[in-house]
Amino acid sequence: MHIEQLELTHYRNYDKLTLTFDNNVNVILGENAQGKTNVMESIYVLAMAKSHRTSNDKDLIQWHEEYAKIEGRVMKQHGALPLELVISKKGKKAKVNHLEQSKLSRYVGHMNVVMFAPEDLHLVKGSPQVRRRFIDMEIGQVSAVYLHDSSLYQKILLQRNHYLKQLQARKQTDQTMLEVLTDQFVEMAAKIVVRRFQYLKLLQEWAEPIHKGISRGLETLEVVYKPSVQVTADASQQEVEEVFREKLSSVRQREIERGVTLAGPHRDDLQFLVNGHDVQTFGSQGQQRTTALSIKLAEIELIHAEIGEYPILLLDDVLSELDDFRQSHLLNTIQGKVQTFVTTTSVEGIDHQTLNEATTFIVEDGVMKKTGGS
Ligand SMILES: Nc1ncnc2c1ncn2[C@@H]1O[C@H](COP(=O)(O)OP(=O)(O)OP(=O)(O)O)[C@@H](O)[C@H]1O
Repeated sequence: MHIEQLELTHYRNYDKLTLTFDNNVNVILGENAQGKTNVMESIYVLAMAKSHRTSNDKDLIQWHEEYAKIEGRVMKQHGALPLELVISKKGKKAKVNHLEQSKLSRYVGHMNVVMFAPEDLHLVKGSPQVRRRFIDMEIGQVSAVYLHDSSLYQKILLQRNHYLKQLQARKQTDQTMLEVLTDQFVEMAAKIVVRRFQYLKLLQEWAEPIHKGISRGLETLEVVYKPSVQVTADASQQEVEEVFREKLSSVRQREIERGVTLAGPHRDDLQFLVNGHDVQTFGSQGQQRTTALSIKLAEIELIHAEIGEYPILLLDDVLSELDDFRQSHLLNTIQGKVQTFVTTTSVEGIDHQTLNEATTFIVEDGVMKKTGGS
């Protein structure tokens, strides 16, 4: 798939912007703080209905304005698909093919993107929260059911924590309600764990040969899912539910004392092993970069395998962070099959035929113009 046209209204530092893009590679050039990342972010938000760099939607609205609008025309195998997202202080409204969607989980998934930015190195180096967010966003792109389940899980988790706090403060003494909430919690938690196992197994299958290629056959990458309870990758939904039930009953007293839920997908983590060693602790900078790159390239293939089309790739300020070999590997892999957006302050040091043939845009203080290419 590719995005043919993008229109922004009151989005960050863009008052009004209309752009048409190349199906292959688009390079966005500009000095610092001119609006390169803002354009990439708007494409990401159009796909995911969420920003990759802020959880506060209001940040996306141009200062002193009431709303921000992103419109895009996405070309897919079966034809053109207009998408529209309006962000206001009251919330978000999303349209697919001019029809308003009652839930955002019905909207996400019509356009698929993979973003690779310097902060993606945090996927390996950062906190478990970063990795959980990554898993949720990626599965959510290909599964509306997962998006729905995980938002329901968050709601039940909040309710359960709220009730535990009331028990802790002795505002409540009856534990029947806690039983009811625990039953609902266990069912959703198990659904999420089973789906995460399935997804991460596939991710591992794609990432392993890619990593081997980038490391010139020297390294083996393993993606290991670390759920908060002891379950095996092939456990059924019922088995996982059983394990959660036992775990929560064994920690119930502690949960009441602390006023929080002590097990569940909100406490999961992911581990990346290179040649059997945790790359977060033992990996060199280079190995951490290769791991992040392999995971991103695997995501592209995984989305293609799941939905039958390649996603759009957003490379925000990241090419210059990679050495020549990794740059070439990345650009050779995507060449001709993945619509790609690249932002950079300078094309110096990025010498690849793909970029020489790209359409180039220059951005200066919220004004963006096409300068070259098709
Ligand atoms: N809500 C907003 N309204 C208006 N301007 C905003 C808003 N949010 C951010 N900006 C402006 O957008 C600019 C930053 O743009 P962006 O993050 O796209 O920079 P960039 O070109 O990617 O720079 P760098 O190369 O440093 O990453 C800043 O000048 C900032 O003040």
